[in-house]
Amino acid sequence: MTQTIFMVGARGAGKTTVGSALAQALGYQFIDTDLFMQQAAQMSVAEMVAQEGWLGFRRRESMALQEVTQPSTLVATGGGMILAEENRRFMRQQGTVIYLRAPAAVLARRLEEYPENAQRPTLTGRPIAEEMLEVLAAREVLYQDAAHHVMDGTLPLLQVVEQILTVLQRETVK
Ligand SMILES: Nc1ncnc2c1ncn2[C@@H]1O[C@H](COP(=O)(O)OP(=O)(O)OP(=O)(O)O)[C@@H](O)[C@H]1O
Ligand SMILES: O=C(O)C1=C[C@@H](O)[C@@H](O)[C@H](O)C1
Ligand SMILES: [Mg+2]
Repeated sequence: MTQTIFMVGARGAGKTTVGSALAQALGYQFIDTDLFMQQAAQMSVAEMVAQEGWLGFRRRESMALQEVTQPSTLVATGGGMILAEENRRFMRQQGTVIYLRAPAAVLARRLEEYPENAQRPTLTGRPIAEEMLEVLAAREVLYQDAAHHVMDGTLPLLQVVEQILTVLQRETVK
């Protein structure tokens, strides 16, 4: 198996954490678009947004997606990667897309515990629990549209990884 795997989902869903463990289990290279962009630009997400607005950040993000997509690579995307139709189509065509799904309350709890504000500047200016409700209401359909597989991101880390491995194995024997 060499197809690129893309993790999509909201902030705090576990794309980076689960993605990194899954890449290790598969012997895949791991790339996180948020980290890749921050290293390339030598700026945090918050700095990019302050200088160029969300539009500038989204442009950079779409370019990063194209740059990092290679065989035997797992790409953990940023929570808003699915906003552009072009990105959703690209990921679906280039590989297998996994949507890590979790309710707003779980996401908000994780983000309150590990805010990482430099990578996660506010999207709406609202308190985090309200923001996640609003973001999921607007994006759920887009995550679903991008995804080949929807996985439960609320399970303990190792269980999420195992369930994704099972789904990928089923895909390769088809
Ligand atoms: N299945 C899980 N169970 C418990 N905690 C988790 C799980 N997945 C992730 N976490 C925790 O939630 C926090 C956010 O996870 P992570 O950074 O992987 O999310 P993300 O989807 O990459 O978010 P972003 O879109 O901001 O990059 C981390 O501190 C991580 O340890
Ligand atoms: O949900 C979002 O729109 C974002 C999620 C993060 O991964 C970063 O890509 C950035 O903070 C934007
Ligand atoms: Mg991440």
